[in-house]
Amino acid sequence: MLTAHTVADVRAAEESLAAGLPAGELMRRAARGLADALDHVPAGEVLLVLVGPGNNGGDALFAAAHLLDRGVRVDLCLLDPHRVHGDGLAAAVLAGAQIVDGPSQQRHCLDAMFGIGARSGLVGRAAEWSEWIAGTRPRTVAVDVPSGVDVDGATLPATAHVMADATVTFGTYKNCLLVSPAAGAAGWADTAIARLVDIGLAPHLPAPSIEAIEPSDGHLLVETFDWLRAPTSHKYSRGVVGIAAGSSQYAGAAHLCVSGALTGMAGMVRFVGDPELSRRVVDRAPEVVAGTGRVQAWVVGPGSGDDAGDQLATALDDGVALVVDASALQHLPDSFDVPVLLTPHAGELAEMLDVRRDEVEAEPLVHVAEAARRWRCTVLLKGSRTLVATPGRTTRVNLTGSPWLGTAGSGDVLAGLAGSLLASGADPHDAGSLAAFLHGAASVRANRGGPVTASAVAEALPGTLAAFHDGQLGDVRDWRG
Ligand SMILES: NC(=O)C1=CN([C@@H]2O[C@H](COP(=O)(O)OP(=O)(O)OC[C@H]3O[C@@H](n4cnc5c(N)ncnc54)[C@H](OP(=O)(O)O)[C@@H]3O)[C@@H](O)[C@H]2O)[C@@H](O)CC1
Ligand SMILES: Nc1ncnc2c1ncn2[C@@H]1O[C@H](COP(=O)(O)OP(=O)(O)O)[C@@H](O)[C@H]1O
Repeated sequence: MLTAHTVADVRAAEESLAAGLPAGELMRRAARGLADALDHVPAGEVLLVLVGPGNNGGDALFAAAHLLDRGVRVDLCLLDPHRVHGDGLAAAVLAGAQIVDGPSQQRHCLDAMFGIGARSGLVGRAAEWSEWIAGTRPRTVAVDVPSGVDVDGATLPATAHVMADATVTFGTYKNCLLVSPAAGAAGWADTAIARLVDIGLAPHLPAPSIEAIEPSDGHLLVETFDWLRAPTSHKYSRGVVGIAAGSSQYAGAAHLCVSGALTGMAGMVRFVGDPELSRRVVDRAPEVVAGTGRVQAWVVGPGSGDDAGDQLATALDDGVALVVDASALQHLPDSFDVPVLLTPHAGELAEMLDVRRDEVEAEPLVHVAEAARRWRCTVLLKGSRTLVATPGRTTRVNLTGSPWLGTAGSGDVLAGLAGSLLASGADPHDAGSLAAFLHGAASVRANRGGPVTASAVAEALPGTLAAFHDGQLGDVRDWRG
């Protein structure tokens, strides 16, 4: 798992680590790692360093000294010449850095104005410099976090903030580097995820504030699904998922939801719907069993019509786990006594919470947690960085996929896949986060760097599952759009 921690936890861990090290050692490690990560700046090129008043500026100044030794030329802009890391400035100037009044034509920039000591929002010269970056577009690397974003809340301020091309962070990820909308300011260049410099912090860190499944986490499958270790497993021990989806208006949703469920882990897929739709589903997918019967989990809502409320009530009567999606989300009871995974997008979550969609998009962490608390269940908020929140569990963010996944019907595939994982033995938190991970990964494998259809995502799921299981998934993030 890739993990992020809050500012308070990072500070406490740094204090504990620093207590056993010579003075200044942590900053030396951070600066060395930062300089190594700036290998795209060639010798002879000018790097503009925007230097803030705290240790974030200090990291950059010591890194600048390393870069000068490598032949890079360095211009320093000091936010406040009276408040600057003294030893760092001395090291950079001794190595040959020039102090300049403000940015001009530099093509490479290091944003070291503020790190985890930042308050959200830039004003004055810091705001002007962030506007220079936005207007001039030098290749900009942020140090630890992009200056001006809300580090723990992962929100963007109404006032200015830096938009970086990439971020180099220290010790552990911070929430703002993984979660939208702040993650967008940390940069999409290269791998889209900030580069992490190991400064020896890990043994001093507590439980994370955010976590993300990684391609190397295939062991989760065996840990989550007991039957994978049992050669004697059969279709009923693998679980049956029931699908109540589609309508005359959205017949395709039934097919797509079923295709997501079929390529998942369940031993059998049941479809419940009107006779004509059931016939068409079975025509396309002969392994589907139509009609009511015993299931281990239900998926209710994708493409459902006016009967979404009745379908949900019927599924709830069954007393098994369920995934509630799309129009069924508007018929939720006050609480559940079965394991439940709700899968809204921002617009649906806004309606559930009676707020505006832009409020959910501005503060997704707050809203997904509020819904999880209110319904005391797992809520998967779909988006470019899908979130999965459950009371008492660490919130997960999904880092696989690409913007091409935002295509009609892909949510129906996701709901079916999540239902099959739920039926097959995962709890809603694992089912939701594994489904989002596999769904995103399948979209990249289906057509890396290009468009995908929801059907193509479903078709890529079995191969994706196998590769994940075998530790062969590789890079399944594609944020170039
Ligand atoms: N601790 C360690 O051992 C290690 C730490 N490391 C590095 O240290 C960084 C944290 O350093 P830091 O604590 O000095 O805070 P930093 O982010 O540089 O700035 C705080 C200053 O900025 C000011 N300020 C903030 N926001 C503002 C705003 N919006 N607009 C205007 N001013 C604003 C704030 O002002 P004040 O609130 O005091 O008024 C304060 O003066 C961390 O991110 C990492 O890079 C690494 O070396 C590894 C070892
Ligand atoms: N910009 C994006 N980047 C990555 N994934 C995205 C993006 N936009 C949407 N998605 C994903 O695409 C899917 C869309 O689901 P949904 O909105 O329910 O669509 P539909 O109702 O058409 O099936 C979700 O899994 C969501 O996380």
